[in-house]
Amino acid sequence: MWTRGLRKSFGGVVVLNGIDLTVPRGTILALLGPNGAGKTTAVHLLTTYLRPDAGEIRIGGQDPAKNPQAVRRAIGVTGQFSAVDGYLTGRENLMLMADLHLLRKTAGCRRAQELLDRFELTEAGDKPASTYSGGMKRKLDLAMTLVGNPKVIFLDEPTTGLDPRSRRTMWDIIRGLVAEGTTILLTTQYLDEADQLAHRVAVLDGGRIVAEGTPTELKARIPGGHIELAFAGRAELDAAATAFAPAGRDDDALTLQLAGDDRVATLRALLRRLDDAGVEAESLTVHTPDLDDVFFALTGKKGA
Ligand SMILES: Nc1ncnc2c1ncn2[C@@H]1O[C@H](COP(=O)(O)OP(=O)(O)OP(=O)(O)O)[C@@H](O)[C@H]1O
Repeated sequence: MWTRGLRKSFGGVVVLNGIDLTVPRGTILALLGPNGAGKTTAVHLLTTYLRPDAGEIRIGGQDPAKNPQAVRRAIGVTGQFSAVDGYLTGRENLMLMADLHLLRKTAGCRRAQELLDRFELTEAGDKPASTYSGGMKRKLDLAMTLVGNPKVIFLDEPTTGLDPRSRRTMWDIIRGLVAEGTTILLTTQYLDEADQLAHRVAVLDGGRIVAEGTPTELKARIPGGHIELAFAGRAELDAAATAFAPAGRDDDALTLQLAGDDRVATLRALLRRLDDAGVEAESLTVHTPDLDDVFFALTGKKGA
């Protein structure tokens, strides 16, 4: 799936000002951005819900401008507003989707059961969805998206409002889909979610992609990494502080903080200097910047 030069304005206000995205088959791209950056608008353009003012889109080789039906058949969308009908049971919701996808009755029943099992909703399957917890509703929503075996899935903030355990279950399910070759575009405000799931991350701000790369690449662009050495006693700390001056020291924790990153060459040089100074360190910890630091550095805004 890819886009080139995607543009969209609403009433003269430019929301997307030339967006290029590429999501190779069987990978996850996380689209990150502060509130109002245009993430949902981008998803609406890709899912044929809105038409772009300019630019090109291909999804599974299809052009939504020329063949919206083919694109709709190939994709699944789970939005912030769930498609789950609370009056129906989980199984009935899934059967309804099977009908929409024109599956025969027996095939529809089988698919519904498979999905209930896979999402650990077997026991709740015959209870009304209105009795489900938030996490169960999200799982059912994603299960409904999968009825049609979509090759490309759009997940718009899939874990917003979920407790940590439900988030982890959702992450496992998403990883499983990718392992089966599904292509996923994920929008999220949770930077740790992008870090956990995404092969690549694109940061949207001011109508443009301001950074794009693997989580590791993005983190490497931000200064602020440091290495912390811990010592058994005051004498060792003093000796190391002299050898590495200037360095930040914490006399209570018996630690020394040095500028540095996680490259092997950096660590090797550091250990050699310790050896040369004849100082023994208890432990060494490398602190790399996280996506929060990246997000802040790029957009000037704090992540969620
Ligand atoms: N149909 C519309 N008509 C007018 N303005 C719109 C429309 N849809 C979106 N916008 C505006 O476009 C901007 C981007 O909105 P969008 O929902 O795409 O952002 P977002 O990044 O998904 O934000 P959030 O994280 O808050 O969901 C906002 O300023 C919004 O008010």
